[in-house]
Amino acid sequence: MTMNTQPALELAASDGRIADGDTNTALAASALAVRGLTVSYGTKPAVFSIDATVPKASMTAIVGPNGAGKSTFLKAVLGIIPRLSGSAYVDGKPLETMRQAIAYVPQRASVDWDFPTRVRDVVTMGQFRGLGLLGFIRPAHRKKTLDCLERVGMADFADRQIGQLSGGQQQRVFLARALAQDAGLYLLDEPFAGVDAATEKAIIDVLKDLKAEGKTVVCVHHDLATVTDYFDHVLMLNIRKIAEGPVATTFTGPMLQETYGGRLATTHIDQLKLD
Ligand SMILES: Nc1ncnc2c1ncn2[C@@H]1O[C@H](COP(=O)(O)OP(=O)(O)OP(=O)(O)O)[C@@H](O)[C@H]1O
Repeated sequence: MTMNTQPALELAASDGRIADGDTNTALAASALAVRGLTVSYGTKPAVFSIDATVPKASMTAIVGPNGAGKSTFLKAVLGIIPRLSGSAYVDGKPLETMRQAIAYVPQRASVDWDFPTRVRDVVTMGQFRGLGLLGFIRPAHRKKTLDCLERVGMADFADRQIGQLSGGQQQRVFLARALAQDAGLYLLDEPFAGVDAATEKAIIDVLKDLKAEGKTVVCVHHDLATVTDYFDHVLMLNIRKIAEGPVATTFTGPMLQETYGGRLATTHIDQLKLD
């Protein structure tokens, strides 16, 4: 486990350069490395000076209370929102040069589901990275789309309009779209939010398969009860990084209390049955 040793918020944010001792070899050993990430929507930082290192072929949970900056962290890592400072590396290379290696599943609530498009088109676009090349779809693309939908149990819905899906079905389709991208690194923002137990099981099975294939999975995750079962690595955030490391040694009662500002009931932590 690494404890946060960042300075207080008042101090200047790191400029995101590779830290001392942070060799190219060390960066290349990780699937995702974030250095000195600070984001501000106004004068107050939403995430401050975060260093994080996601091991290859890991399942990493990002946990923290509402408003801790978890979604902001993911979006700023991807460059969807501007960083005040900081850098991100994928397999040791600047993230900006590695976009083909990343699949991102945004929060379901942030997507316009009224957009008139079919399930199969959403997934097929994953293969073209939104380049609008639907005219060039070949049988191999169609087959891959159906394979990905099959993997998430949604093949029967291929011709449905996306606006006619339930929340859990929408989440599965977005996961199928990510699968179609053939990425090495999957970043998912609350993939289990508002889904039923069957969909949750379907999604976690696919994510565990990805890990078994050597892919890396990072999820913003709210359900503390499933962290030890689903994930092997954890990043605990509350604007600043509180801790990161293997779940077994990092996801502890004291670290949870620090992450949640002492607002978790002791009984709640006891129920997690942590070592
Ligand atoms: N577009 C925005 N403009 C201004 N403030 C924002 C914006 N998006 C998020 N914030 C603020 O930044 C902070 C972090 O938000 P963020 O959504 O990243 O948190 P989160 O940890 O993902 O929260 P939750 O668990 O509720 O989804 C919050 O205080 C939020 O109100």
